[in-house]
Amino acid sequence: MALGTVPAPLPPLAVTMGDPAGIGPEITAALWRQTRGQGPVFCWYGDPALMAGAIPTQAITHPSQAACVFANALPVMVVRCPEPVTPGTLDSANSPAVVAAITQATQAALAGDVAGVVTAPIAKHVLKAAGFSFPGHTEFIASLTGQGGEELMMLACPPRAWGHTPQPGLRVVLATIHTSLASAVAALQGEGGRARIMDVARRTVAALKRDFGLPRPRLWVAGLNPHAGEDGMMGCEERDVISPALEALKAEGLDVEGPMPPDTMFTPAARARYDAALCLYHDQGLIPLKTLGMEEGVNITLGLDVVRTSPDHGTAFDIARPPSQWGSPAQAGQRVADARSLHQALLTAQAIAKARSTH
Ligand SMILES: NC(=O)C1=CN([C@@H]2O[C@H](COP(=O)(O)OP(=O)(O)OC[C@H]3O[C@@H](n4cnc5c(N)ncnc54)[C@H](O)[C@@H]3O)[C@@H](O)[C@H]2O)C=CC1
Ligand SMILES: NCC(=O)COP(=O)(O)O
Repeated sequence: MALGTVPAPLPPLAVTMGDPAGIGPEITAALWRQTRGQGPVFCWYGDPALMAGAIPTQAITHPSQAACVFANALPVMVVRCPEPVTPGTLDSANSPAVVAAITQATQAALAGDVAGVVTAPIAKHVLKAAGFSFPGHTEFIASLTGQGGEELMMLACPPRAWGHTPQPGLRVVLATIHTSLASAVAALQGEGGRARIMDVARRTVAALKRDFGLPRPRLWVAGLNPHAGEDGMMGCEERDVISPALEALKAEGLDVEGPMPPDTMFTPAARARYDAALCLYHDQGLIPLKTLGMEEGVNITLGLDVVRTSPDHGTAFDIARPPSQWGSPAQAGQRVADARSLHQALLTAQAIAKARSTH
């Protein structure tokens, strides 16, 4: 950006409906109540009938209309569900609308009409039953953008106090995503495994610079086996695949360390020493992340031209309830939907969009 130029204001963000029978509509209504005064402004791609009686909505025909509406009503880019929705009851008949909401929001992001896409949770098996062939948003949105294969899944939770002691947050990035443990291990063998780790590390470092303003990101790479293989005694991937990949990355000038024993690399003392943990399979990264901070965890798709975030949790069908009950205090022993993770996802999308707009 030239000196003295004022950055153009960002367009609104888009929030998608997610599974209409999950907690997505309830936490979106809570998000709007929380942000209507101070923003960030967003428009919702979904069915206004899902909000009936809970919050005011106003249909819009273009995201640019959202800002004028936002203080008084939730601006809605209308995507209707073909069948009535019962909270907590799974129904693949509404899957085409779920997919349409994601598609339209992503197209709006590609056109520059929204600054980023924040997705409410979908139930992958419900969409699959309706013929959806992607494992999740991450791969689907990558495909919509024409960047299939370039996507990276990162999850982040902020620093927090543990008792009176402040503790570092955590960012995890995954070398394999929605695949069985057996196929994740298979993908980490030999030359292919080495290339995968190097590619994910390079792209993570580039994304941490571009989206988070970290000038020299520090990456710790997890081992695959107990004790990071203990010199081949408990597995050979560390010696044969991960270490050679890390040596090559160091030679390129990247600040990478590992392979780290996975059972100790998430302690507070360890977390203070890196900016992101490169984990080799889904649960190696997501178990520590959700244990540490599921309430405020954010899922971020790195590596794409569009900004995309989501809460770190799923559809929570077990606690989904009708709009007439939203906002009522929890009864003894009742668990109710918590919108903090969605709020963090909105703020994170805004921060990334701002960072990208200043490049
Ligand atoms: N980004 C996405 O679209 C994601 C979708 N999912 C999908 O969600 C579905 C359900 O997955 P589960 O493994 O049951 O995970 P889940 O996150 O939906 O639920 C796990 C537990 O956490 C609770 N919970 C989740 N979010 C909560 C919130 N905001 N406030 C209060 N309690 C909350 C639920 O009530 C449940 O007891 C699956 O079909 C999965 O594919 C899961 C993760 C992310
Ligand atoms: N476990 C994370 C998850 O399932 C999120 O997937 P995605 O829909 O964001 O690709």
